[in-house]
Amino acid sequence: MTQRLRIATRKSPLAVWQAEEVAGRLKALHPQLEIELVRMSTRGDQILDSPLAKIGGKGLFVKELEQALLSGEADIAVHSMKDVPVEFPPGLGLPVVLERDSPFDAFVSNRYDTPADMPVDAHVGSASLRRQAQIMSRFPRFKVSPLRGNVNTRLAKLDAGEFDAIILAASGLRRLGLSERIRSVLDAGDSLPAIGQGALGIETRLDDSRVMNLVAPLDDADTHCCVRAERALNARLNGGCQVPIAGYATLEGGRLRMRGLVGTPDGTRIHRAEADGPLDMPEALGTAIAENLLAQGAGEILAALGIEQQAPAR
Ligand SMILES: NCc1[nH]cc(CCC(=O)O)c1CC(=O)O
Repeated sequence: MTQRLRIATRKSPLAVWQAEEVAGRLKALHPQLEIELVRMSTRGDQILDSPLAKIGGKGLFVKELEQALLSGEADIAVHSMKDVPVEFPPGLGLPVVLERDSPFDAFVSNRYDTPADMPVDAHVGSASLRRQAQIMSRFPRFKVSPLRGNVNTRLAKLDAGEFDAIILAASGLRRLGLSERIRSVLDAGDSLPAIGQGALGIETRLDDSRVMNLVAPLDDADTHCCVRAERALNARLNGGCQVPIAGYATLEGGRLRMRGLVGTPDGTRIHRAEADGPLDMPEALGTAIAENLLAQGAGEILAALGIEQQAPAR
């Protein structure tokens, strides 16, 4: 009997590329598998006129896909890990994290090679409070304005002259064949990435062992471990991708090393923490980074943005 697998995906070109990438890898592993893409629109795709931070709510880009899994309209959902909330609806889980692409942010401009080359009052487009906080902390006189829409829409606004530069994920540009638009890559010191940035994940029904077995070989244990540490930071801070929180873990010499950051959107306050820990306790490392940031006062920044905090553990 031929086996079928339906992949739920958002309709944006980047999301479709990502779903097709997973489909291609599954097809290579299971040549007999018939794979179908189920293209869906999410609330995050529909509401384009207000900043994401204002719309609020986590999982703006994943909820409809999760509903399709629960109703049986699709078997797996492919997500950018950056967009996936730390908690899943009952019955769903994320057993697979694929090998990470570049986790870094890219500086994109038609006139300048780096942020430092721009005039002191340059105009930058980004809807990410995380990117805004970090660039404003280095260049306090820059003006940052919201910029939403899919990657091509954002590039079109740059090309129309609305901004001197914009900041996008390097991985998204590469996936769309737009690497030549990257003027420079912002390293972890200049723009610490979002939790999960550059990694793809596969969400499934936890009780569907047929599907679980089909997708399991796509998991990359190293990336999965790093992303677990990063997501523990978000879990402890009650954050999502719409808040000025950054977290990036790597494997170094058989240990996990992680950096975290919380900042005010205007960049006047930035708290940083860095630590390492054993590979078998990634969540403990992410939680420790979160506690360190809270002890520095990060809770105040998040509370001012409407993100409630539990008291720091003693
Ligand atoms: N918030 C949208 C989004 N979600 C994931 C990516 C990039 C791909 C990735 O992080 O894997 C992007 C675009 C961007 O931030 O420029």
